[in-house]
Amino acid sequence: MGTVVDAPAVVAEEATENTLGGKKVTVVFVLGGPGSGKGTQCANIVEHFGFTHLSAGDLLRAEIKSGSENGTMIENMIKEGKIVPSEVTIKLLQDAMIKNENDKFLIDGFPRNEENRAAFENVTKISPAFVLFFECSEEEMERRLLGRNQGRVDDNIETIKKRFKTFVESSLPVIEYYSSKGKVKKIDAAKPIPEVFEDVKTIFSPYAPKLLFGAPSSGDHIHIIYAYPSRSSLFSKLVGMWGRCEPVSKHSIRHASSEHTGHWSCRRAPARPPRARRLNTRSAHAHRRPEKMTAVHTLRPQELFLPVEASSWAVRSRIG
Ligand SMILES: Nc1ncnc2c1ncn2[C@@H]1O[C@H](COP(=O)(O)OP(=O)(O)O)[C@@H](O)[C@H]1O
Ligand SMILES: Nc1ccn([C@H]2C[C@H](O)[C@@H](COP(=O)(O)OP(=O)(O)O)O2)c(=O)n1
Repeated sequence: MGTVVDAPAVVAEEATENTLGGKKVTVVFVLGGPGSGKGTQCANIVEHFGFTHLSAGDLLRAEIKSGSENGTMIENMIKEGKIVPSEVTIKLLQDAMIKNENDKFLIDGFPRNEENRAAFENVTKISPAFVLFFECSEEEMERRLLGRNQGRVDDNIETIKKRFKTFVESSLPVIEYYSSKGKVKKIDAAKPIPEVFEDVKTIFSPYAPKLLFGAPSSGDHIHIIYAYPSRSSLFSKLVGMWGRCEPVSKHSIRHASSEHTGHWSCRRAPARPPRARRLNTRSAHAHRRPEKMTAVHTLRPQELFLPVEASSWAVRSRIG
């Protein structure tokens, strides 16, 4: 286990209700020095916990590419390792959150200074559920950044040194601010990627997908009631288990706990026809079309509340 400090076992939901564009949102700020592994771990969190990853740096780089009027100013600031004015970054983050259907966001690389933090809270009225802080030595971060090979204008030794200075002078006070509010969960980010993710998983466990009920309804079908994170991650688990499978019906339902849940049936897809047969479109289509679902498991109310962690896939043995 890495050092996870100030981290209560269970994430307390914020006292304030964060709403944006009419939806209730959960925001986690992901902070750490340049190269500490924020983006790498955010990708894992997205896959396992159904968050949407918004990287402030990626949004700013996209803004440069789009040829926006602010592009040159942003590019110059990034090359100098400086922090772009808050209103620019906040607008990009806010627009991205409103446009996205999800209501759980990882905001990576923001807030990077006190001005970012205060302006975000003033403009959006959102306060983070917690702050995930990746701690890593400068030597290790420098080594990673020089090996990142993404063609970034700021991954050169001169700019890296400036970014480290900006991080210490401007970003660490933000961590201290949230630390004083008991919101910082610190991760030892110097370890190898899978080990860091083990620690991250512990922190995100309250957001783990829950398969509330899953059982075979007939030979090739599974009937599932699930809670977060998302249909797609559950679906990819099933694809992993069955090779190929496809949904045959899905409906959103609201659970008694008011957690978003979905009700989803899927079936094992027929094997892909051999190439020669696929040339005959009619027969190939007939082969691929899902058969009508014959029997759907009838759920009894108590079954709805069978808690099975999807991540452990304890249900696997019951899927036949
Ligand atoms: N725990 C780790 N150990 C070794 N290399 C890592 C680790 N985490 C990330 N990396 C690598 O370091 C580089 C920087 O990681 P990245 O996630 O882009 O950092 P950040 O988003 O914090 O700038 C990438 O090339 C990534 O593959
Ligand atoms: N809130 C933010 C986030 C990033 N930036 C700018 C300044 C940063 O040095 C660059 C790159 O940030 P990014 O988070 O992509 O990358 P690193 O964590 O530095 O590796 O973008 C900013 O000005 N304001």
